[in-house]
Amino acid sequence: MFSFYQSCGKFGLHRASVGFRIQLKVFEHYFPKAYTSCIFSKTAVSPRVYQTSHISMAYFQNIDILYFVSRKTFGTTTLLAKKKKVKKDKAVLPQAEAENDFETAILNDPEFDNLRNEMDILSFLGSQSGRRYDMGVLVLQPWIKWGPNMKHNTTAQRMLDEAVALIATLPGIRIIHKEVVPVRSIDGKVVFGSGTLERLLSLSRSLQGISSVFISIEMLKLMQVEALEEVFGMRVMDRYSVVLSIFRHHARTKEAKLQVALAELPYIKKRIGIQREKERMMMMEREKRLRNTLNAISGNRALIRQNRTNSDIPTVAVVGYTNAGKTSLIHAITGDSRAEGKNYLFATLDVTAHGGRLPCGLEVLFIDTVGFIQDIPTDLIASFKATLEDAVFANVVVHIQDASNPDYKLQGMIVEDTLSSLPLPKDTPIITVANKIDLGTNSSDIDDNRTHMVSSTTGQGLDSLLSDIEDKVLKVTGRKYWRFALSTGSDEIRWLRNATGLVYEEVNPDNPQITEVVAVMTSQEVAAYNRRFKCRN
Ligand SMILES: Nc1nc2c(ncn2[C@@H]2O[C@H](COP(=O)(O)OP(=O)(O)OP(=O)(O)O)[C@@H](O)[C@H]2O)c(=O)[nH]1
Ligand SMILES: [Mg+2]
Repeated sequence: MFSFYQSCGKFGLHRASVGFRIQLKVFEHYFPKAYTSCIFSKTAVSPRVYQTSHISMAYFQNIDILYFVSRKTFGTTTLLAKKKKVKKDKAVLPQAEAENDFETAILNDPEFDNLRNEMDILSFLGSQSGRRYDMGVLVLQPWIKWGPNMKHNTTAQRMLDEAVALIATLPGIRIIHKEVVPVRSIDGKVVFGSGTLERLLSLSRSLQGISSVFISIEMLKLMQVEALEEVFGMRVMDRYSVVLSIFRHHARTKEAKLQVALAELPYIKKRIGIQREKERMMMMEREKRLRNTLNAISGNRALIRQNRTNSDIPTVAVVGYTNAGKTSLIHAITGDSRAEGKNYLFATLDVTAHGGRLPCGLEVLFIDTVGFIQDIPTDLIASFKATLEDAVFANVVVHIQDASNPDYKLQGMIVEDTLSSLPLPKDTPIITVANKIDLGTNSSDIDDNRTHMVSSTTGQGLDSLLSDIEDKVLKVTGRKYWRFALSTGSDEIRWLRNATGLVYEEVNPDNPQITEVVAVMTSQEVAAYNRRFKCRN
């Protein structure tokens, strides 16, 4: 099974697509059942960074063959060369057919599917059956009125708004009624007081079309679910099941699907209780297989990361609360059409790398990551932590926040908490960004002395952000500016152009034999330059 990805760099789409289609015909001839997909994208970065980011992407998206076209390298040779490169990567990244089958078998296990469907009302939403569902939902946001468990950095209304945004992300959901319900604690057998429960029950009966209740707390206990389902006479969901379902729905790559499969196990385990021994054994076995497979993938990711490190391209990870604008910021900076912001929560579930340039001309990879959210169980977050490893290994982290969100401060704290639980090296610079300032800001909470105020939509503030990213990248990677006066058209200039970030290159107007060049170089690059050219002079 092959997937093809074709990119055309700065080169025209038309010529690229003609060449690509010819190649596809050849492949279709030899591999008639091969799956082929054709994705075009243009970029303004060099083939080196472009190809590195696409090789990472190919791995994350299970693409087997990358096809690059550029002015210099167009043609079959490129294809073969790239095939070899991918093959070489495959040699160190064992992804045998059998292993693929094994992963597919875990993901499509009918016995487990039945159990999931029985336990999780929303499980069908992630299915590939293409059936359309229509589910009328009553959304209830419990709000603890006082005591140590009361929330201080948000309001009941904002919590309700987030609960609505969460469930509305799922297809086929109609919100019939929503409200905040004050409670003393969320630990009671039926969560709400008896009078309140009676009122909610008659409300659910009087409003037409309600077929399930979403109680927006982290996770209901089994006895609470049973008691509430009995009272309402319909299925009851919590935040865990809703977020799980969103993840299931948005997972595209095999890794993301396996992570969701792992994340749903504790949820189902808690729901089946302790009596069903056979099912519990089946889940233990499944968990073991999932963990082994994910560990193997995680090893492969480390190798990909190693490849990126070897090619010495600095990385900048963009992290933040879900919907803050991570993907949009990367799109605004790199122009990469693969990074497209979407107005729903957890749009991005896969880590992807996108090539871009800093103002000094240095090429960097921007890493898009999975968003964070409050009040979801650690089990769910834990299964996605591996995905955040790329952030852990980045040279610089950009923490982006939604400046227009009234919960700006709380969302920032949740991201900081999650970041602090990752093994991020202490000296990794973290740049804070307040995005969406075109929508107005919640200025009292934003410390604009240490925060970049930007809009990924209008481009406002991006220049200053990029120059800060540049300062930090140069500092942590030990790069410095170097000024040269070299013979015009010389090998030295060509080498510097290819191997480093060239900031400036201009023929001296008084002496056209000489070109002034400014390059950004690491000490290793300076040493390589000296080895290559110093002895000649
Ligand atoms: N007005 C405005 N909207 C923005 C801006 N940046 C992003 N958005 C919108 O906010 C929504 C979310 O953007 P994304 O880039 O998908 O956010 P994300 O952080 O990647 O979200 P997840 O991947 O779901 O965690 C989209 O509808 C964007 O168009 C901005 O600067 N201004
Ligand atoms: Mg995103």
